[in-house]
Amino acid sequence: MNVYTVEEMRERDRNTMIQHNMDILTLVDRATDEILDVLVSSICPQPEGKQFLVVCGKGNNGADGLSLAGKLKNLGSRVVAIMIQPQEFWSEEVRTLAHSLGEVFIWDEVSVERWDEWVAGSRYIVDAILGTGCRGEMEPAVAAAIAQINETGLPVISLDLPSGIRGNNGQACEIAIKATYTIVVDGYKTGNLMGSSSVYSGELLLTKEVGLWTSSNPDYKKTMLERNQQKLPSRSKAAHKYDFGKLVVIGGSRGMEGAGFLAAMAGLRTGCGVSQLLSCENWEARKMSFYPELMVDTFFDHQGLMEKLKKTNAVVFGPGTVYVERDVEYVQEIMESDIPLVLDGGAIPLLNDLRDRIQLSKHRLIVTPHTGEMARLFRVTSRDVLEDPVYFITSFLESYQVDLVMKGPCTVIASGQEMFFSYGPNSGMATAGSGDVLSGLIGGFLAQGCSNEEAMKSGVLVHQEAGNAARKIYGERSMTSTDILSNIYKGIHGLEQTIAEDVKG
Ligand SMILES: NC(=O)C1=CN([C@@H]2O[C@H](COP(=O)(O)OP(=O)(O)OC[C@H]3O[C@@H](n4cnc5c(N)ncnc54)[C@H](O)[C@@H]3O)[C@@H](O)[C@H]2O)[C@@H](O)CC1
Ligand SMILES: Nc1ncnc2c1ncn2[C@@H]1O[C@H](COP(=O)(O)OP(=O)(O)O)[C@@H](O)[C@H]1O
Ligand SMILES: [K+]
Repeated sequence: MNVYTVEEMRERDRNTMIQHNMDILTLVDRATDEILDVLVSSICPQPEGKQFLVVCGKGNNGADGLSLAGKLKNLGSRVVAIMIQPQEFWSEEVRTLAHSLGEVFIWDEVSVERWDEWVAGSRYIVDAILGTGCRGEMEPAVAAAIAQINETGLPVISLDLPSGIRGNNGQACEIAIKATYTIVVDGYKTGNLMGSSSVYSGELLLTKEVGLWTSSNPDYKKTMLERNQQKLPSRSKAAHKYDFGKLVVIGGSRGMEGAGFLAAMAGLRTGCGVSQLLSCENWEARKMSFYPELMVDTFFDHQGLMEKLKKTNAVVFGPGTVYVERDVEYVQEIMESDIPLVLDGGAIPLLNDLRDRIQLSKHRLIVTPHTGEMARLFRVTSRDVLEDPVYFITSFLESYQVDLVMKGPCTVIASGQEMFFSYGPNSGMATAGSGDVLSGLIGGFLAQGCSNEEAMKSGVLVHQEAGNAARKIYGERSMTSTDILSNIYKGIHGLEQTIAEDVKG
């Protein structure tokens, strides 16, 4: 499943029209065939006799609304179509579709009584006011319509994007539609997945492809992260623990010991043979270990560190550390020793000091910032990153030449010329230590010999599914990182099951 920016969508529309000699009305017609298909198969199996209140804007999103209204009418639904803007502002396509629909009302001319009567008689509202074309300040008439729709309490079906959500970053305007379903046309827009889109979109439903031109060589290929693309490291029944690799987590400084333990334990739960927590502070680590299956130790200098990293297959540096300049040399040394390395938490700011040394590493580094950590590296604010996430992801790849896992409600894995989007909003994951579990998972897969890409993908998928399982038991409010940790097995089962089904099927 592909993901596109608004600019890429426009390019697709334009090239489809030029290369396939198609006009907008044909594109809209194809899109609404597929929208209707989703509506009937996933939302309203029997639309006959039911009333739909379809509220449309003057652009192509509105054209989608009017075209869908016509098709619902043909199926025997009752349709009330309302245009927000008066006729003189309508596009040519909107004009044609409105004409063939027959009766179309104008927002400003609708009395309160009439609106209330329509709302009372309708089963659904279709929101076709704004799609990817939403920009700038909200026009007052549009804002008023959105507020009124949100107040009705009826299920709202948004076409492509909830009106008022920006197509590239998912940020909400001053006001935006609170949809029950969003039917996304021919590929997710980055704005369907990022920012606060998850607060407004309701259930995301994707149409089949509508036959738009697609670049065979985009700058960055963007797709959804899918379970069935994954394979897990193989296991022999006759194996020795070192056959499954040793992970070392360097972290857990005084006062943040738990972060180190969570990461090391998450690594072990992926199936790696040995996991050790190393701290560069002289604390009584051994006495503190919450988990008897972990090895725990300290080191005080380079020699001590490299001695302890013998027979190590992957290192996660940073869960529960704070930035200390001295760590640059430790990280450098690990990079030069060719051990696959994940930089997380307190080690992320070291990247700016390591920039010239990154080429020394045989393995590409994996770095796992949340948007705040990413912003600090670029000396901008989190808000800047959220405003244009795709730009910052590509800048990150180009500036640092590393592999990236940018964490958030939609986590983005970026490597080389590809990005994989993992959309799984769950406020229960926004809890202390949840990121430490993720970096431990990635480290655990790396220690078993997975490539960076496999380790990042499996780590993110298992983390999300473990979080969903923890949510089922404890709910989003009460779940903690320990609960994510203890549900990792469900995430792993999920992947194993998908792989088994793929092999069978
Ligand atoms: N590939 C497809 O399947 C196609 C889908 N289309 C649909 O068309 C949408 C994009 O169409 P458009 O580019 O015409 O854009 P929209 O229909 O989303 O909105 C553009 C119109 O809204 C106005 N507008 C923009 N920001 C506003 C604001 N803040 N307040 C009030 N009015 C505002 C603009 O002046 C413009 O007239 C897509 O989201 C999709 O729904 C079309 O692109 C046709 C092809
Ligand atoms: N609202 C959310 N929905 C889904 N996942 C989330 C959400 N908020 C945070 N996460 C996930 O939880 C983890 C939090 O990581 P991080 O911020 O580093 O936490 P910590 O530093 O406490 O370990 C990341 O994997 C992120 O993707
Ligand atoms: K919309």
